[in-house]
Amino acid sequence: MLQGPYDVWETALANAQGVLKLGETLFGAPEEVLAAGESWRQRIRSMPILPTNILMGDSMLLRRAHQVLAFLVHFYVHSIPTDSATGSIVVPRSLVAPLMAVSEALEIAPVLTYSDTVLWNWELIDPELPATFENMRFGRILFGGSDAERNFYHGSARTELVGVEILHIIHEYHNLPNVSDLSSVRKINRLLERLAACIEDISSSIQAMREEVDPLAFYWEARPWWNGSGSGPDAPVWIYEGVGDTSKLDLSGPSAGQSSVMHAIDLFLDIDHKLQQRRYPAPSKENKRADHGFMARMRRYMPGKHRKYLEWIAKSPRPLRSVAQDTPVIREHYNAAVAALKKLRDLHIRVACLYVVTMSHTRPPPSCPVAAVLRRMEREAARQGPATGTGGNELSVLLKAGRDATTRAVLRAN
Ligand code: HEM
Repeated sequence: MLQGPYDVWETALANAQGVLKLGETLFGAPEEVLAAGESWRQRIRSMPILPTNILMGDSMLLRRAHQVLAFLVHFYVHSIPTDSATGSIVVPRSLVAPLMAVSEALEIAPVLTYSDTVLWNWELIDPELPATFENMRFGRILFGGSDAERNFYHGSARTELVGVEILHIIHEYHNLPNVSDLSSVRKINRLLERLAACIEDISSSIQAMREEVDPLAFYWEARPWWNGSGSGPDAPVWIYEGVGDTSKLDLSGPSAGQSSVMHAIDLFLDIDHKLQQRRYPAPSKENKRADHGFMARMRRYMPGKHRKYLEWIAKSPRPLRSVAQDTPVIREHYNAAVAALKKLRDLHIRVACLYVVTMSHTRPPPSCPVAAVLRRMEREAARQGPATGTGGNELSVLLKAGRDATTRAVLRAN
């Protein structure tokens, strides 16, 4: 927790969940609910602009400041009753100025990110015991606080912990004395078997989320809080008060596409999301019209240190795929790891389509106020075009392009 002058941020956050509701559910809400929300937002607007120099140099404080401020920004924007939200929403300077400063220090986007909702969003159940998955409580900060929201963070974190083993694998590979003698080749094959097992573990985790995260609550109650600026054709654009040109900022909100673990696997196996290599089978028409910059853009939502690690893998002096290409006994193990990743992406497409595309054709759950339900359904019905993901990309085209780019990494005999 931040202390001293920053208590004012922590207090605003502590009050937010009890007071604020999603703006799109507020149509026809009682006057006192609307007034309580407006009074919370008024207090945010009149907060002092706090200097951040005391936080600089302490990465734990910087992370907490980013997390608290980014949650406050999303609480602020998404609690505004939809009827009063016009084409743009001004995010007040009291949040923007310190958020910009801490984001610059962490080299991360000035908006809610996967780091805020998952990587940094836990606490120890028993502080005396070590940080094992069993001793960690996820979803320390929540928006609506539904089980779907908490379990989504929890399930995503489970996949991140598999990342520890993946980091070891990448490290061990780069520490091998060479990639050609028999002993090293055997080790590479064992590393690739371990990598395939890790990827299967991530698949099992995603599969388990099907049981743990209720799709209706995910779509209607949790996901709207995560939306960033201009997240759909009729969604308002955010203006960061005091920042010259907000449209130049990365403000699309959190996505598991920002998971450094998934990017590390992709880079280690050399998955060509940007379609820069000539590989087989050639990209389909749909693949070609996907957003090829998505994964690269998502890296800007990671802390700078994660991004630098990924850049290091990308510049590996011994690129694994080339090594496998040149060494037939490694090729089969490399292909098995790629096949596991392709399977993961197949499963992920099914899950993401169920949670987003299918749910976009459903009615909100009974917990939503009736009037608000009708309003939102009218809007959904009026909306044209396919379901979109973070930043407004066309969801199924994007995810299938990622899956097909994975398939194209498979090596064939020379
Ligand atoms: C209920 C579970 C999940 C749902 C509904 C879901 C949904 C989505 C959606 C809608 C996208 C499109 C981009 C966006 O909107 O941000 C996406 C992308 C992505 N998600 Fe998930 N996701 C889930 C779980 C996970 C987990 C646990 C991971 C692993 C950390 C993950 C990794 C990714 C990655 C890496 C992308 C970028 C596209 C790709 O690599 O294929 N997702 N997800």
